[in-house]
Amino acid sequence: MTTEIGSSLPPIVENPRMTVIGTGYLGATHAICMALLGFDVLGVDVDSSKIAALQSGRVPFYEPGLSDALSEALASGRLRFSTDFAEAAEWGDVHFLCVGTPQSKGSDAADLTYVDLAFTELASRITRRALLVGKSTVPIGTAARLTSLVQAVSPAGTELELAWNPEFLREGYAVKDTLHPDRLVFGVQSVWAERQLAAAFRPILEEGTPLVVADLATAELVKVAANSFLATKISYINAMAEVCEATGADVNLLATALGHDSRIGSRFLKPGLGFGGGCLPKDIRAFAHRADELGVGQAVAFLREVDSINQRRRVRTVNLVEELAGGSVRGLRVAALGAAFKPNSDDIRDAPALDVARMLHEAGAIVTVYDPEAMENAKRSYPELNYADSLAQAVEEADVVALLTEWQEFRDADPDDLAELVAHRRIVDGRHALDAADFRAKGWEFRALGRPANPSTVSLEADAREGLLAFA
Ligand SMILES: NC(=O)C1=CN([C@@H]2O[C@H](COP(=O)(O)OP(=O)(O)OC[C@H]3O[C@@H](n4cnc5c(N)ncnc54)[C@H](O)[C@@H]3O)[C@@H](O)[C@H]2O)C=CC1
Ligand SMILES: O=C(O)[C@H]1O[C@H](OP(=O)(O)OP(=O)(O)OC[C@H]2O[C@@H](n3ccc(=O)[nH]c3=O)[C@H](O)[C@@H]2O)[C@H](O)[C@@H](O)[C@@H]1O
Repeated sequence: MTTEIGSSLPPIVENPRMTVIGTGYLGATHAICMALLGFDVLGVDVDSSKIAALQSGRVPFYEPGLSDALSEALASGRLRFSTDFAEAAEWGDVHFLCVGTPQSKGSDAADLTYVDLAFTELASRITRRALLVGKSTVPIGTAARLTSLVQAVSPAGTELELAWNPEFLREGYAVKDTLHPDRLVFGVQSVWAERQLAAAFRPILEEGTPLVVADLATAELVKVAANSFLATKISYINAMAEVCEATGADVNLLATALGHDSRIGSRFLKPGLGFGGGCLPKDIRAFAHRADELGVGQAVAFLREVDSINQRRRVRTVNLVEELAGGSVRGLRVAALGAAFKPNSDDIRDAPALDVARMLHEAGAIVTVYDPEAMENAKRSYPELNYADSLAQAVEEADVVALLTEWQEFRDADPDDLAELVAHRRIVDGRHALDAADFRAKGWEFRALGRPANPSTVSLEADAREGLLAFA
C-alpha cells in the first residue's frame, strides 16, 4: 500500500519490503528483528556459508536470544536469505546496508572497500524507486560521497535516495537493543526519505522511542561521537586506576563513589582490562584519523590518549601476573579465563583477553585458555595458545589464574574448589569480577588492576558492604 503526501512528494510505501545487505553481527540481527516486527525481509551476503546457515535456522555466531528469534522469524515466512544482489535490487523498497568497516591494514583509517562495493553492486541493479539506508559505522562525509557514487552507477531514470541510520546495539543485548533502542537517528536528504524511514521503523516509533532527524553528516557523527564518549569514560576510570596504583588508593571504591553522582553515573565506569571488540577501538582510531583529514585533529586528539590508556591496561595485567610469579613468566603455567572481548559474546575482535594471553605466551608462559563460547574463534586466530575444554581443566596445575573476561561461570567459581585444582593459589582479576576478600580469606594471593596488593581493612570492609557493583 502506498500513501500520497501532497503532490510534491513521491509516495511512501507504508509496509516496505526490506533487504539487509551484509548479515554479520549487525545485519543478521537487524534482518531477524525487522521480520519479527512484521516486515518482509530478505538478507543478502557475499558469504554463501553464512547465508546457508541463516536460511537453515542457524546463527553463525553466539548472541543470546538470536537463535530463537531466527527460528520464529523463519517460521513466520517473513524472512529469507540469498546471495543474489539482483533479486534484492528488484524486490526491496528499503535496503539496509550493514557491511563491515574494519580498520585498514597499516593505517587507523576505516576500510570502506566493502561499503563502496555493496552500494555499487546494489545501486547498479536497481531500476525502481527505493531508499538505500547505510547502517555501518563510517567516517563523516562517506554518505555524501556514496550519494554521488550511487547516482553515477544507477541506471538512467532510477529514483534512488540515500539515507544514514546509525546503529547503537551492544553485542550480548543485540535483540533487546534492536527492538527497544534508546533512540533512533535518521540522517536524511528529503522529507520523503524521513517519512519512508519512519514507516520502516513504525512499530519502534509507536513505542515512544525518541527520534532525531538530522542531515547525513550529523547522523554519521552521532555514531562515532557516542562510541568515543563510551570509550573515553572507560579509559577515564582506567586512567584513575593508574593513579591508584601509584598511590595505594582503590579504584573500585573510587568508581563506586563517582558513580553515585547521578551526573556521572556508574554505567561504563567499570575499571579493569579495558575495551575491545569490533567497534570501540577501530571507531575511535578512524574518528581521529578522519578528524585529521578534516583539519580538526586537535579537537579529538584526546582519543589517541584514550586508546593508549586502554592498551596500557593490557600490559599492566601481564605485569601483575609477573609480579605474582616473582619476576619472569618463562615456563609459568597460566590459566587464562576468557577469550571473548566481553561476556555473552563469541566475538574475539581486538579482545583484550587474547591480547594478554598472547603477550604472556610471547614472554615464555605456558598459557591455557578457556572461554564458554569463543573457543573456536580463538583457536582459529591464536593456534599457538593451549586450550582447555572446561574451567576446571584450564586451572589444573596452574601457577597463576588470570580472569580476563567476566563470564558468569567465572564469577561463580568457588575459591575452595579452584584451590583443589591449581598448583599455586595466585589469581589476577582483570575485570573486578571476583570477591577479593573471600579469595584472600581462603589463602589466595589476589591482585586486581588499580587495587592495592595489601588492602587496608577499610577497603575489605567496604567491599563486603557494597558487594560487587554492576557498572556496565
Ligand atoms: N557488531 C556490532 O555490534 C555493531 C556493528 N556496527 C557496525 O556495523 C558494521 C558491520 O559490523 P558487524 O556486523 O559487526 O561486521 P561483520 O563482519 O560481522 O559483518 C559484516 C558482513 O558483511 C558481509 N559483506 C562484506 N562485503 C559485502 C558485500 N559487498 N555485500 C554483502 N555483504 C558483504 C560480510 O560477509 C559479513 O557477513 C560495521 O560498520 C560496524 O562498525 C554498528 C553497531 C553495532
Ligand atoms: O558500535 C558498536 O558496535 C557498538 O559498540 C559498543 O558495544 P559493544 O562493543 O558490543 O560492547 P560494550 O558493551 O560497549 O563493551 C565494549 C568493551 O568495553 C568494555 N567495558 C565496558 C563497560 C565498562 O564499564 N568497562 C569496560 O571495560 C567491555 O568489556 C568491552 O570489551 C557500544 O556500547 C554500542 O552502543 C555500539 O553500537
